[in-house]
Amino acid sequence: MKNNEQKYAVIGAGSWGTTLANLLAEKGNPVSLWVYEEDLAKRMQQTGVNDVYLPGFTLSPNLTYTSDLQQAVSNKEMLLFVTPSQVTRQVLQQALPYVSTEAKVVCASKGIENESLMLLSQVFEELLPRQMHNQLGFLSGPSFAKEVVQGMPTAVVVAAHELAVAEEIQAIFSTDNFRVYTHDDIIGVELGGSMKNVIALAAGVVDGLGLGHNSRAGLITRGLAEMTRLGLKLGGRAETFAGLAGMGDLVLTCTGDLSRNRTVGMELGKGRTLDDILAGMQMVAEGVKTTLSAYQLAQKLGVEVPIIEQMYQILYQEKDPRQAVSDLMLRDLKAEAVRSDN
Ligand SMILES: NC(=O)C1=CN([C@@H]2O[C@H](COP(=O)(O)OP(=O)(O)OC[C@H]3O[C@@H](n4cnc5c(N)ncnc54)[C@H](O)[C@@H]3O)[C@@H](O)[C@H]2O)C=CC1
Ligand SMILES: O=C(CO)COP(=O)(O)O
Repeated sequence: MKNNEQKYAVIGAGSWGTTLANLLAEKGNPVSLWVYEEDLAKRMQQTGVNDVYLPGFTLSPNLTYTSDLQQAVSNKEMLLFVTPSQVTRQVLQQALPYVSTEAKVVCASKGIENESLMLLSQVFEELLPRQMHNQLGFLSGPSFAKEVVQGMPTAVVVAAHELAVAEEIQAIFSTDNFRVYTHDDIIGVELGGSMKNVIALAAGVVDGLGLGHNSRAGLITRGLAEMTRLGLKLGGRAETFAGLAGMGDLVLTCTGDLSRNRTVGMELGKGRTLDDILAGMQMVAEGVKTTLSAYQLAQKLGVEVPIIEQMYQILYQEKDPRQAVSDLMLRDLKAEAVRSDN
């Protein structure tokens, strides 16, 4: 299959990028998958298996692999970026000179940049020319890669400025087992996907401490209130947080054993240090860095986010997880509300 027949490229061959590239390829599309690690790209070309990030699955023969970004992105109708959020800016910057201005550009990463505290939609809109902003889409929702690659029924959402663009992206990705909904609240969809990772870390801590089902349910619910409050302040809509990219992904990640973020939280709850946990992980637990961004963003905007604040102190100030839980429980008694700062 020749490269010039390829309409689609996927940038990032972690577990999610590989899964989505495979989904497009299984629909009959020749797809170029950009692999950061040169040696992995070569092995994938030979074996059709991503033995680092998605071992055990033989990928579609419609996929080709390259670590040459120019080759991957040139002359494509749709580019899907799925790199860890902290490197997305630099990968996009490198790719940009070769991206067709006609291309639809979709991002499926979940995170908030450190230092700039920008959502990835803001990063894309800063770097892409103005006329391409309406061609952007943001894919999010409850979707463990391992279940999607096995064809388990999954529902996700894609947000874009224009409904017609969201619908085009919906059509590109939908399959019998991968149901894509459209949305117009980019900020809400993105923030839901990013913030749920922080709450999943906290849910893992609670599980690692063995604190039972009541505490986890309470944490998920109050976590959703924090996500919503911050989202409203940034211009998102409350109902978005009740949807797939909000509550849907929050429930999945706070309860599912496949979550890397929840796993990191559990290990913290069991008493391991963050450095020790991360040293043993090849995959990304986005919530670790997003916690820092979310905490700083909330401070800057004057939004009260007690769970995120405790998670920040556990991760970055070596706070004892048990003390963090106790401090949350002993806060001033409140009325249950989402919109006010409590
Ligand atoms: N794995 C999943 O089930 C899902 C992941 N996501 C999101 O997708 C994004 C990517 O995550 P995964 O595919 O899970 O990654 P992963 O954890 O499976 O793999 C890490 C990826 O980062 C790449 N990488 C590391 N350093 C890099 C650098 N300096 N420049 C470019 N690439 C670099 C590696 O090549 C690899 O592709 C994250 O934002 C994640 O939150 C979203 C939905 C589901
Ligand atoms: O975003 C995800 C599922 O929707 C994946 O979650 P983890 O990154 O915690 O594994």
